[in-house]
Amino acid sequence: MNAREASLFSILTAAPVVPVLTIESVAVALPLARALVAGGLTALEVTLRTPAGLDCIRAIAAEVEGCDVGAGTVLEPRQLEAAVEAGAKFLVSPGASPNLISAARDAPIPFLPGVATAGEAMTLAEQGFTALKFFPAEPAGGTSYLKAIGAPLPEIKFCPTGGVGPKNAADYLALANVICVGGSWVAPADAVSQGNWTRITALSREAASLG
Ligand SMILES: O=C[C@H](O)COP(=O)(O)O
Ligand SMILES: CC(=O)C(=O)O
Repeated sequence: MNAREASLFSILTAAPVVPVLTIESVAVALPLARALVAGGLTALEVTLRTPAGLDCIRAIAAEVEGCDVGAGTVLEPRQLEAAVEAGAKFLVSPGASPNLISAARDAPIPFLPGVATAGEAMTLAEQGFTALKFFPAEPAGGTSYLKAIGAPLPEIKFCPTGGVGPKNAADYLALANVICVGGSWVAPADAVSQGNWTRITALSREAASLG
């Protein structure tokens, strides 16, 4: 395993759950990140689905101790470069195009590419990416699919995301080829809009205890 992959494994195995955060306003980025870190979740994926996403990454990277902030929904090399410049510690995508893979191979930070099939996983493993996001986990086949992939491909590890929550996270985490799970459930939109950081820390603590 190369140093970049080793750093990705270290970021992703520090806690069992990676919060997936789609943040509308940079004003909530810092209290939200601090609430999650206080509960024990330390790898935070901030998606680039909102105009504020990049500034949220920049703010969290600069101000919040004890966490690794990553950029999610990285779809093209231009976004990858912007995320690195903003201070992201890792990159996440829902799938992997040849252009994105090529840019990620030259990037200074690690990349967690999305896959939904054994063939996609094998293609990325050939290129040195051995921790992959299984997305969208539940619609793509859930725990039974991931378990079946693990039989012929035991070296490839996954972070299932998409439809993962308190009811099924432990089932995913019990699989030998799962190193963590991702999900938005630890930062519900209503709690974020109300500034209910206490609730988010409680959800984070429950999620952190799944490990
Ligand atoms: O990257 C991920 C998803 O949007 C998170 O999915 P979720 O809301 O089902 O947890
Ligand atoms: C869904 C996903 O993988 C992402 O937003 O990065």
